[in-house]
Amino acid sequence: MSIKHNQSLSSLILAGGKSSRMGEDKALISVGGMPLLQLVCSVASSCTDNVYVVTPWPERYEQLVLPRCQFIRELRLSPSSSHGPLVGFAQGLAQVQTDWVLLLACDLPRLRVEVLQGWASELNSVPDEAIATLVHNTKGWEPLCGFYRRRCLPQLLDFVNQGGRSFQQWLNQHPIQVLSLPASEMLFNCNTPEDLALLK
Ligand SMILES: Nc1nc2c(ncn2[C@@H]2O[C@H](COP(=O)(O)OP(=O)(O)OP(=O)(O)O)[C@@H](O)[C@H]2O)c(=O)[nH]1
Ligand SMILES: [Mg+2]
Repeated sequence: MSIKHNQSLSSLILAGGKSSRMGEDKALISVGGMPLLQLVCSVASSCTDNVYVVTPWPERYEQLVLPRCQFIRELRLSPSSSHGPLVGFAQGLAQVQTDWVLLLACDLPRLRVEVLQGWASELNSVPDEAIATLVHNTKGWEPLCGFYRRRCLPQLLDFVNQGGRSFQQWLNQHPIQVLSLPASEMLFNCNTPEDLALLK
């Protein structure tokens, strides 16, 4: 397999959610014999040189096989307080050195490397004013499988520091370039035991 890495792109994978609908940590659930987080990390490392997992509990994932992946330990006010994916993303983005970041949730079992690589190869043609390039669906943006410019960090921190927690609200304040999704099942989100059963 030829590996096409984009030098100006890193990946951030969010793995700090409550998994309350699943009832157990989704990142560790096995799909096709591989824990979900490991699967998503392996897809990400087929697309970018640097892969970072943003989580408040890196020790929980130390036993996973995550070659070339590094942890970014997320800080929280208290161990049990979850502040949501937008704050996790902000903390991760602050550590990244590349112009672009591929942001991924850890609960996407049907990601397709060739689609992500195709999108990554088009980043040069995204208009300068766009802070991100994302898929748009009937409910709004798909924030957890798409590309963001590192330069949007100050705007993101302003929003978060004013108490903002919603990706949709934040994204609606800025120009975003639309990504076209060739296969909608690629964004299948595994949130519940019923979702998991659909995969088997
Ligand atoms: N690092 C980090 N990731 C988060 C946080 N909240 C959610 N995520 C991640 O964001 C992605 C989407 O999360 P959801 O599926 O919406 O929610 P969840 O909190 O994991 O699960 P539910 O409790 O069932 O809503 C997953 O990869 C989560 O691990 C957070 O506070 N920090
Ligand atoms: Mg989800």
